[in-house]
Amino acid sequence: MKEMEEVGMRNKHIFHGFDDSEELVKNLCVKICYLLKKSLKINERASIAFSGGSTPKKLLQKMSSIDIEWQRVDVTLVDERWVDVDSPLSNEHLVRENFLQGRAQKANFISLKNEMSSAQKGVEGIKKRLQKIKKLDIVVLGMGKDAHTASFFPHMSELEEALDTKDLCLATTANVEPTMRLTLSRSFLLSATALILHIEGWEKELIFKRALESDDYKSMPIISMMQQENPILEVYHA
Ligand SMILES: O=C1O[C@H](COP(=O)(O)O)[C@@H](O)[C@H](O)[C@H]1O
Repeated sequence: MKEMEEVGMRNKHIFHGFDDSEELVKNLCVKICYLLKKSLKINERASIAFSGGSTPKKLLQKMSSIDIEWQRVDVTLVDERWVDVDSPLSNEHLVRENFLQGRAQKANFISLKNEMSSAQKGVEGIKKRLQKIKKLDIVVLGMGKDAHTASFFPHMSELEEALDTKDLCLATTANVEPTMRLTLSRSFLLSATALILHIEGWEKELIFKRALESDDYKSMPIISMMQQENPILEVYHA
């Protein structure tokens, strides 16, 4: 295993580099497991928010077999695409198929989707559900090749609101399909004790390196999660 650590340039981060996806998943799983167990020692419940998209599939599968007290863990998503939860495009679908199986099916999953016809109409109901989580222990972010993270998309009209609001979540509009989104707000994401960014492939590494040297968070919303020291962004890359 090659694990490389480097501490951030202009925007803040800690970088963990791995030779391949398997090594990354193994190490990230150990880290998440350690953090959840640590939280469960001092709190009644622990919490984690996973990302959707294609990258987290293997991580979710590995996490599902971890032996911890899942019945004491609240699990949610960083963001959701406002589509039917049975759709293969749904982030909840990904979590149900790959994580809420085996040992992890005992976890309490908090869905970011309800029966309302739009994310805009559904958002108040989702806020109420999320209030059960007092504070997030772990957030695992992803990043698209357009440098979006969660559902903070480049130049979207709700970007400033997503970055400034004290609300737990909001409806946003992606510039790719499916466009209707529900995302946790920056302030809720930054309430996490551990903030992790999981990215794979050389293209995303290049994009991340560009983000390190830039202040243009409107073009590269990932930057909005790299400007604080607490929690510092820990990047897992293979
Ligand atoms: O749309 C989304 O995309 C990002 C990145 O996904 P990936 O397929 O490039 O891994 C993801 O982090 C986010 O949760 C999701 O809604």
